[in-house]
Amino acid sequence: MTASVPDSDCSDRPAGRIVAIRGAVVEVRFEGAAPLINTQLLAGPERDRVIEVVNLVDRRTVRGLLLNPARRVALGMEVADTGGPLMAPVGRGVLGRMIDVFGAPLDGKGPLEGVERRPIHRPPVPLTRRRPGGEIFQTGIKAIDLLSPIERGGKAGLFGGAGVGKTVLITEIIHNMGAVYEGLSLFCGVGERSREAEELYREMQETGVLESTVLVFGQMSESPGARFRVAHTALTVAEHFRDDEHRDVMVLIDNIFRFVQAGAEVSGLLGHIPSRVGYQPTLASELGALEERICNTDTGAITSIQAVYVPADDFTDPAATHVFAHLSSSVALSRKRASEGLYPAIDPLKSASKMLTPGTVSDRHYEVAREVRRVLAEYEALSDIIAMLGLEELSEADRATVAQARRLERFLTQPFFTTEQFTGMKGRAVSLEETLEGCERILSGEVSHLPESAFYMVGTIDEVTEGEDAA
Ligand SMILES: Nc1ncnc2c1ncn2[C@@H]1O[C@H](COP(=O)(O)OP(=O)(O)OP(=O)(O)O)[C@@H](O)[C@H]1O
Repeated sequence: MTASVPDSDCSDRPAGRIVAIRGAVVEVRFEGAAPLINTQLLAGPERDRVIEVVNLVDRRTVRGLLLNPARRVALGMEVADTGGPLMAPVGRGVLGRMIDVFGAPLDGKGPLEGVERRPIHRPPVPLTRRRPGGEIFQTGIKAIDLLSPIERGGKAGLFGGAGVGKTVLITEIIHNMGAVYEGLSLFCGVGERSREAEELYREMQETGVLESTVLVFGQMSESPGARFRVAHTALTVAEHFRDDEHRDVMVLIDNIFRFVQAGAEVSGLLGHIPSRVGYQPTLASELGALEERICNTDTGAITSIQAVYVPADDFTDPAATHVFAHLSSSVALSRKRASEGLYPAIDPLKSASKMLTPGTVSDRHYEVAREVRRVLAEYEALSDIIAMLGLEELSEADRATVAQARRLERFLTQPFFTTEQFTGMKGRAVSLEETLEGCERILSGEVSHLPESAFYMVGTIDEVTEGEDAA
């Protein structure tokens, strides 16, 4: 970590001393009254060890979490009270920059200029200032726009186990967003691989979207405390753009599960008794305090897309279900589809969106989505019979349903721009209009004579029929 601690004036506050150390948890005794919870303390002769107060032991002693444990602390070391919480840099100076949980630059481009600092802990916006959404944010990805449309100013989750394509999907959304989205975007990397952060930064630089983006990272190499707080830093930056500059902000979080996991680690370090499946007893309140800050107000909207790692592909895992409760749209990625090469591996029957109701989306969109779901659900119901008895044993009507479903399934795959290097296929972004048209033509049986393979990894339905014309 580079010089990461902002200057703070601690001179007039009572100093304390470290009296106990247990891993990243330290106890500090002060000469006067103890500081409040969430206060930032700075330890060491250079005041470069950052400690956040997490609870009070007695009137003079606090227990805190060391956020940069790579820097060692020792018993008796002097600790200064900054009198306030951790601060994040906000303002135009952070645009195009990559920062860490303390707001220190990670991109080697020198110190941030033209920024102010704001506390990372803020209460959510009161209900009276919130504005309901109701508009769709198009991603150019067929399966998402059709079956689980994302709400502008809402929260969407991309759920999936290890390696089913969450990061690829989120990067593709960032790529497609460049063409249509006029607001700012903020990418928050929590507890994922550092390599991914580097790749994303380079890609943003190449596609020219870096100038309107802020990247905030607390990757897996960081301490639990830093991973736990990095999302708060990111949201503070986003809130400034929404509230003070009246801009729309897109917040992408990869991966919100790592936030929950970091919270569990912190809870363990503090000696709290774990709750269900070993998670922290405070899971719901920690997640709620963060998610509730993401909302639309009268000044601007924060739309958020969050990747959610699902441990062992178990969608009933408490972390996944608690995140799910906050979302307006959820995209479930399935390992079965990924193993069949049906990318993006979106499960059409498990993905849902509260936007997909008549009145919010067009009647045409609603009808097509319902029909696609019906056909795919019937295919799923028939899959056991097919596995046991074979396709030939099905009735004529069922066979037609299977044929239609398999074509729909393939049509909902799509080559991505961000995977061009390793798939060798040119990426496609497809508008909702074109997706609806394609599905309608498949459902009407107009293209049933074409082989299933013609529908695989294409953009619009015209590409399927073009192949026929050329043949
Ligand atoms: N749309 C796609 N097209 C082609 N291949 C894909 C696609 N999506 C994912 N893959 C393949 O799956 C691999 C894993 O994808 P990704 O890293 O996005 O998974 P993840 O769900 O984020 O995994 P983790 O939880 O381990 O971070 C990719 O490296 C790629 O080989």
